[in-house]
Amino acid sequence: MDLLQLPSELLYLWHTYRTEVLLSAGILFAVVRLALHWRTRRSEQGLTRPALSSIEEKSLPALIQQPVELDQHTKLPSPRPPRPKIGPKRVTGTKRAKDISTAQELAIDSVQPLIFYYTLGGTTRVYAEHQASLLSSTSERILKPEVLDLAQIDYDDYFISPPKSPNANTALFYILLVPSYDIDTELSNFLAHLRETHHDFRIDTAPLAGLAGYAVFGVGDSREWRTEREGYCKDAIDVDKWMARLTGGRRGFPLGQGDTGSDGGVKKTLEEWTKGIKGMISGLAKGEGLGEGMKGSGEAIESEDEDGDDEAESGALVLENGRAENAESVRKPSKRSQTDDLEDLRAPIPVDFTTTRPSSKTIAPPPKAMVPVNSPTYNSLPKQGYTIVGSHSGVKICRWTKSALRGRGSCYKYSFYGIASHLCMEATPSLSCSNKCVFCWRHGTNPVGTTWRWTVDPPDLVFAGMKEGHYKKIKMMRGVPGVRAERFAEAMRIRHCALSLVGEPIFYPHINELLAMLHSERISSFLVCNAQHPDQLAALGPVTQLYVSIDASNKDSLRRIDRPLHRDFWERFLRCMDILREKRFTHRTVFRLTLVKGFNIEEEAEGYADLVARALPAFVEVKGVTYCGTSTAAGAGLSMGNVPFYEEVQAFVLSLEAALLRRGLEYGIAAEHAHSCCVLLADRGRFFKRAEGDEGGERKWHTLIDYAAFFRCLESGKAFGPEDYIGEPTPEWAAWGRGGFDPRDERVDRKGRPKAVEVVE
Ligand SMILES: Cc1cc2nc3c(=O)[nH]c(=O)nc-3n(C[C@H](O)[C@H](O)[C@H](O)COP(=O)(O)O)c2cc1C
Ligand code: SF4
Repeated sequence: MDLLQLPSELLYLWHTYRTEVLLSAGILFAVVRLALHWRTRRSEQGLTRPALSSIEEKSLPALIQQPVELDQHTKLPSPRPPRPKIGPKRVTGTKRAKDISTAQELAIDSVQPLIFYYTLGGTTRVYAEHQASLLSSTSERILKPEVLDLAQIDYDDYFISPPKSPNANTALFYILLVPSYDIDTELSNFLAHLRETHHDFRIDTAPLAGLAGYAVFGVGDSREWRTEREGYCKDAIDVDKWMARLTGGRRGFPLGQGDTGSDGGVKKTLEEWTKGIKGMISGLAKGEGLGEGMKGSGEAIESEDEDGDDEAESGALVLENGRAENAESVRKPSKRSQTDDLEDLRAPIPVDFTTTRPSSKTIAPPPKAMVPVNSPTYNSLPKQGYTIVGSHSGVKICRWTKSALRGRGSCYKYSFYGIASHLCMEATPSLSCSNKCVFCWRHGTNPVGTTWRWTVDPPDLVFAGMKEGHYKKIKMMRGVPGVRAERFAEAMRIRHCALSLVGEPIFYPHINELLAMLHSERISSFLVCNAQHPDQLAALGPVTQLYVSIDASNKDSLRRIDRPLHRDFWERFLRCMDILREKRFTHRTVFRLTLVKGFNIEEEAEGYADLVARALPAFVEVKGVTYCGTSTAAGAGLSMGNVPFYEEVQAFVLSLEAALLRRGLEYGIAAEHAHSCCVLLADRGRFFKRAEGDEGGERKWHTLIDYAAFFRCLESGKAFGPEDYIGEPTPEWAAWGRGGFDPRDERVDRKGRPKAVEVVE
């Protein structure tokens, strides 16, 4: 083909394929246009957020919630309206406890610190007060700290829900100063309360989430408890964990630990720690909240992480005080994945019916000695003059025994009941008690507990050990100047046993056998119990005289003064009153009132009269407290100022007698022993009488005991009552107003110089 033919050829091709060409060009144009349009849109969209997938959406709040430092002039950007979500709503994560909301935190303008402490020896109270003074001077936003003794407060007022703060914008911050003890103390009770509250299905899982926060400082001794595994600061660690759960993780500051065994001592560490607390509380008072993201600073999930112990609790290795032994060996099961959703939850929850994990009830820890050899208690008791018998009993000779050996007078029991002190053994079969009375001489180190869970020594071992210990101490008096030979010889035959030394004798599971052993050797018995063990009281067999300590006339006062371990202490106390009323025909029952000025005297006579009306004891012994001058007493807030003068005791007794008369109860003042600051009221109908066979004679008080008659009654095997062994009339010198000192003895002052017998008119 030559070149002249090309145009006609092209024309021919055009006419043949023009339709296809035009169509293809149109399609190509459309494709290019579309491509250009799409590219433009994409570049525009790159400047804004892409539409969210449901997964991406979940991570976004975390970004948005990053704390932003704002000054007051900064305007918050108005939030973008939420995009409608596509697809089913997926719920993940765990339920958050109700807590102080961020809005509330911002509204806080002041913080009220509450410093809780517990103490046996008194030192932690001093630290608490010191810390309060360190926090006091800070700023207007931090209110004056309140210092609260855990042994004095009602846990329900503070640890089920927070108390009301002084005003709406004031938040409460709890600081807990917690020493540790390897014995049962009220702290065990407090820990049990926290644990029970956490597990109580009627109470929110985080009932204390309304607090601004909390912090715990532990006090321990690393010389003896070297590591946390060995028990160093263990009680504080437990308190911290429970508080994390109860507050939904509002730990404001890490657990502090003060070591009494370290060079700098506890004070220095506490001061450092308090500096940190101060800064943190200041932040709270400015509405800064606890902050986020810092370990231990506020997310409830953190305390969930600590729930491993719950598993240990339900496992086999739980001790009665709620602590898990060897908790590491009890692993928690793996948690549900954080991505579990509601749909997953519709499936039946798999339950392993084959589980063989024994419950805490099936494997109890083996019982331990109440006072283990080389424990602090074991080491401290002999220093206080006690002889430890076996693993839970003790004996000690009292100052009146020594005094009587030297002819310098016996105690009030001689004046009231005819017991010569040099013939008396003072002992206890249980050094443990369920109270922690402010005036107790136990120096704060003796074990306490609500139930007997120690090894039990047989009664014959206890009895033999008591006698041996007593005689050994009497023999040591042999060379003491002034000891009268005839009294020393008499003292080598025990005639009476006062089961009242320390602890709670009725707690001993073989108390009836022990009493029977005493009686079989013609040793009379006085038993003093604390009105906390009604079942044991009801089951108690014969005893020459049965005492119940009545340390207060009402619930609040009893809590304050006896600091009982039982939560139902008042119900137990009242039940004991009713049991005593029933026993009044079989036992010589006595109320022992120990008066402590500022605690249980003022305006309580009416309350005591009501209790007498309820129990109808044969006698009411009223005694002023003896100040033992220990740090425990000081720790409990007791000083010489709390010891009433004898005139005050006398005035109280008169008002009690009047209150009883107003109730139609004929009790009268039968005897006194001014030297012991002690006065005896007795039931006039039973013990103010004429001498046997002297129908026309004068009525007299008959408070002495006919011990021979008591043993005759016992040995007869027949039922008998207090009226069957009433002794001679109460001596004249012991009558009201005569002082109660036997004129045959020599009265001396503290330095042994002769002293005139005072007669109190
Ligand atoms: C009977 C007794 C038991 C103790 N047990 C422990 C213990 O298990 N772990 C510990 O770290 N410290 C223990 N300690 C040391 C006390 O926690 C420490 O001395 C504390 O300062 C006592 O405080 P307080 O004087 O306020 O009672 C114990 C002390 C005593 C007297
Ligand atoms: S009754 Fe008590 S105070 Fe009196 S001598 Fe006996 S142990 Fe001592």
